[in-house]
Amino acid sequence: MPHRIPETSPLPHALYRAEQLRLLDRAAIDEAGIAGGELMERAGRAAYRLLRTTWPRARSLTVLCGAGNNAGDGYVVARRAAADGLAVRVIALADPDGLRGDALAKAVAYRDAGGRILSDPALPARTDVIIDALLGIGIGRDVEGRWAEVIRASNAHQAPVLAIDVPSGLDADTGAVRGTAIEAQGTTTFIGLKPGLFTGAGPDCCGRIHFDRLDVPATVYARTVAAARRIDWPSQRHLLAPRRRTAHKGDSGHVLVIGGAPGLAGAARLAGEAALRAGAGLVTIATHPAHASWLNIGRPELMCRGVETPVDLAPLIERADVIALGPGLGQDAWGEALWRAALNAERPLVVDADALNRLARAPRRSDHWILTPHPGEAARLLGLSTAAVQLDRIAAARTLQERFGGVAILKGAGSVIVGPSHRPPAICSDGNPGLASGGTGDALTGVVAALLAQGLELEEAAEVGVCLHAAAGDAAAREGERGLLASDLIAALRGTLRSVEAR
Ligand SMILES: NC(=O)C1=CN([C@@H]2O[C@H](COP(=O)(O)OP(=O)(O)OC[C@H]3O[C@@H](n4cnc5c(N)ncnc54)[C@H](O)[C@@H]3O)[C@@H](O)[C@H]2O)[C@@H](O)CC1
Ligand SMILES: [K+]
Repeated sequence: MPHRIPETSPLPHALYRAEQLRLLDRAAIDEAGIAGGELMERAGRAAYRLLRTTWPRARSLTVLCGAGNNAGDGYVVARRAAADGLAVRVIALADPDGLRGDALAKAVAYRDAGGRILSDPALPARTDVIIDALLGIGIGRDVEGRWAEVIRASNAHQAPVLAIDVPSGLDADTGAVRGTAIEAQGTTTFIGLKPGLFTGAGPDCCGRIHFDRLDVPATVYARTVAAARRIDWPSQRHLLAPRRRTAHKGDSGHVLVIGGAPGLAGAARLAGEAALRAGAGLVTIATHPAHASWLNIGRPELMCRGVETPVDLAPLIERADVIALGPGLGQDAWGEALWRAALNAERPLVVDADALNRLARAPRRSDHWILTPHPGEAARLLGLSTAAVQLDRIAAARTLQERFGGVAILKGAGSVIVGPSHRPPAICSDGNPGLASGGTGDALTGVVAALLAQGLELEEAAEVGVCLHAAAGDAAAREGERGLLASDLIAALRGTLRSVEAR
């Protein structure tokens, strides 16, 4: 049975919080004159159509309905499916007679058409598809009891799950799992995209995302500033200009990577190589003398200098346009001295890895750096647990930016970028789990540094860099996610960048 949710036309970029979506719903009803029941009918119809195109041979359907308007969408799906002759089982975790407004009307319409509503939460052993209409943007507390059991049973069931609007249990604003959440094969989401679909646990819960605006006119959106922006490589690459025919290496900047304590040389090498592949004109690695003589073997385009002390570093800083500080810097005195020297250099900095750990111990602010923590490093910087960071990644990135200045990139699925401008936070929707391997973070540091060196502003370099890195990871993952190495991603940067030249 084909079970790929078809791609929608490119997903929009605006991301709205639940409270904003309620206002948009309201405006669609009051200003655009679309009755609430009609919106719900459109939502259910869109979900049902997606179900039929994705699983055309499905004959039986289990629809899980909750207590709010999300359930209303589910009752529309159930009614339409039953009318088409599918065997429909509706499991209602909330008494349908206790529903209100449009949702009640849709439950009644389903029942009036001869549909049965069961209160026994046990899922049938055999069903072709499960529709999740338990909770949408109205989740108000953690899921527990029977609700949690049904969600767990759905996740364990062999049948695919199509989530309506938001996978139940997922917080649409943050991407946090509220107790337990549906892990769907696909999510069809309405009126506006939500940040929580793209970050935190969102990518695990949503499966493929399908968007339907329900024909709400553009005027309805005009007054609402999105809470966050979904970014991807196709929407970012225009910020990189094709090279002039007369370009020389000096035009593309000189990146200095500082890192590579004994045993950690690979991190600096990966950052340096990524900087080259992301188009830096020149890359020098300032590293521990123990391995400076062999660090560029196989990549002679990299310049390598052994540095013992900050005195050795000074002339290298002098020649650099941008510093990538931290890959493999280590925790000992050697790294400490270089860290201090780099902080005093008047150059834009990309700060990663051990440099972030030093920053956590001795906090300070700068307007000239991009911090690239993963959730563990962010937790140390913020004095929180990693779990707390992951519960609200957008808030964590925002706090990092406020506290440390510059631009914060919170890495991990759905990387979040917050800069000093008043633009809404950006969330990158490219990338794949193949990126979860050692060295890909070093590669990001190199990519972002290379973009700074090529003249992008701090915030642009962070956003373009995250998307370029993720898209290169996606290109590399076409040969498989598991076993994808940072080197594979680095090799794919050049092909990904070709789309800039092809314009
Ligand atoms: N006109 C509209 O407002 C439209 C709404 N739509 C749908 O309506 C949804 C939003 O509807 P609602 O605001 O009614 O919210 P939901 O349907 O998401 O859920 C709210 C209900 O669930 C209960 N609840 C919250 N957390 C719970 C938990 N952890 N365990 C058990 N019960 C819990 C609440 O008490 C409330 O009764 C959207 O996600 C979308 O699916 C669509 O039909 C499009 C139009
Ligand atoms: K749902």
